[in-house]
Amino acid sequence: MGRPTDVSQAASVVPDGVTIFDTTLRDGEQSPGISLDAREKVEIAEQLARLQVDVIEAGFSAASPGDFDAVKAVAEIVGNAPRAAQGPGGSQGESDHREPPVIAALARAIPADIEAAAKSLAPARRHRIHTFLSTSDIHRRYMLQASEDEILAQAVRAIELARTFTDDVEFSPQDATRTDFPFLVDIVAAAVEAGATTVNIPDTVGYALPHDFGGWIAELHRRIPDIAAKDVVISVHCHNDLGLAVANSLEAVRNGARQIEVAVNGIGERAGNCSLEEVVMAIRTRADLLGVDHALHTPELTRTSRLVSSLTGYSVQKNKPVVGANAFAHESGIHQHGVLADRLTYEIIRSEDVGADGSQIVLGKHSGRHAFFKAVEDLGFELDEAEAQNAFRRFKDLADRKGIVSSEDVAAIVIAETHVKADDDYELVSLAVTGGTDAEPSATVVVRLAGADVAAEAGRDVGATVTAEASGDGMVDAACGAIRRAVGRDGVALVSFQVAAVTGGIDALGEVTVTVAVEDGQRFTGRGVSTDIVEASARAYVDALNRSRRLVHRSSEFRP
Ligand SMILES: CC(=O)SCCNC(=O)CCNC(=O)[C@H](O)C(C)(C)COP(=O)(O)OP(=O)(O)OC[C@H]1O[C@@H](n2cnc3c(N)ncnc32)[C@H](O)[C@@H]1OP(=O)(O)O
Ligand SMILES: CC(C)C(=O)C(=O)O
Ligand SMILES: [Mg+2]
Repeated sequence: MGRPTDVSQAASVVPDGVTIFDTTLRDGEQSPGISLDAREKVEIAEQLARLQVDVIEAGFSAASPGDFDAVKAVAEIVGNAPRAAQGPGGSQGESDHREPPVIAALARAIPADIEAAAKSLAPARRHRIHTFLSTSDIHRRYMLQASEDEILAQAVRAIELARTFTDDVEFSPQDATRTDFPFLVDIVAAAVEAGATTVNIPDTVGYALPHDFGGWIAELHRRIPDIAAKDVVISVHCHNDLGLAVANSLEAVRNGARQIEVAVNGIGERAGNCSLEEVVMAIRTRADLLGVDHALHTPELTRTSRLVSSLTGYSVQKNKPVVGANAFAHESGIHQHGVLADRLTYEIIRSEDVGADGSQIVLGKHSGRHAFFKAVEDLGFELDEAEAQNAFRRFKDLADRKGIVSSEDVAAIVIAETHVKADDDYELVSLAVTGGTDAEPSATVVVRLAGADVAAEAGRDVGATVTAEASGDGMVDAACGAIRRAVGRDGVALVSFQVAAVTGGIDALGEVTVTVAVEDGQRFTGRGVSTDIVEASARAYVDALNRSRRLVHRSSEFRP
């Protein structure tokens, strides 16, 4: 696998190595609302160095005194700190040290900008001046009022001036993909002739399509033999206006580009730049087809993404490839079944290769038995067949109402289910309540007579259901009244009632504990769990009644 090996001023690459040029601190910072101070830029640049990017574009030195200082700080601190070597794909390398990254700054094709860039970059051990000038008709006419000849001459002057400060000069014909191709060939050839060591082909407005763009990169190499003869690196800088920045960059690489300009989390002007994490993982994952590599230590990707997100205030969407919260999460039963057996069934990247937390099985309404019972087992529960069936049914009910079911929810479901013992006499089958500010609270319950004694007392078969209605002071009172009526135990009184949240959020599971006094004055406590507090109360009430019946069974067992 090829990696950048040249540690001289220019970040040149071996034939199958791709230089990763990170512009998070320059183009990324051009995203509306982002402004990073020197301290924040240094912090991100240090992380980019840990990630082993080859070039860090630290800013636009002529933009403001603050950006000048920030570029200088990055050049001084990160541009002089050797990086511990780390192997591709994440293995920690031997003890040798790599050169610091190349620090770059952007400059218009005018002396003042180039001089400011040179001055701010001077402290870095290796530095690059990146100068640019628009070449498309539309930019030339409306922004620069300059002819092709004038643009070409200005670009050459800028590159020659930049070369007086450093051997590492990059030139970008801005809006290259809307430039007349013959003129693009002329200006790239002139830039090479003037001493540019990297020529970047920016798709400034994200206009290119992969096949076409790749063809342009190949054609530039064909028409300008000096690119190869002088070891000039052709770079690409793709914007994402049509969502094609990564695809265009990869197609350019397939056609000979050997530098990709990227930004962490894909931030940048408008729809952003080519996303660093996506393109570097595409290169690693599909090395079989692309046949190139880069030097990035990818286990730092997630940390880098989070740092940039927190310092820029740009959050990462959940479904963002590689670094999004869902990148390794599975919610549907068929996928979960596969991933539990072998994660490669539904994952093409190993989560540890990008520093993520591992595959996540998220329980929800699309989950199946494999995932649910794995969660139950992980919590240390063992369920018999009947408990398992009932717990799974309750889980699906809860998932329908709640969306995501947490492991605390699973524990609550299982505890509630194992509470329904085989010797329970009553089972709450269903509950319906009505009420509101202007309606009297009322409840209808269906209770199954599961115990032989209670069924016989009621003159019914074991397992028969009884429906009863009642109204009350509130819905809980109405529900308890209806249960009393269904089981024929009017003498039972509610003594105390407590509610606690088992899980967090507006859709949390609530746990209700009730104490009832039965006909002879004895007290029994019952417990119920549900997202619906009235249902939890009804379950707790039935649980307390079952406990009172268990005592009856036990005392009759010990009767002499
Ligand atoms: C595609 C890209 O990302 S390009 C980089 C974009 N980044 C930025 O613009 C961020 C930093 N920019 C800034 O802080 C300011 O725009 C500055 C300091 C560079 C210039 O500010 P101002 O002098 O006030 O000019 P303003 O931004 O209004 O207009 C741009 C000027 O630069 C000229 N210009 C634009 N690109 C270039 C270039 N590559 N080379 C030379 N001149 C250029 C324009 O013609 C215009 O000149 P004019 O003032 O003579 O008409
Ligand atoms: C300065 C250049 C490389 C740029 O950001 C662009 O064209 O998008
Ligand atoms: Mg750009």
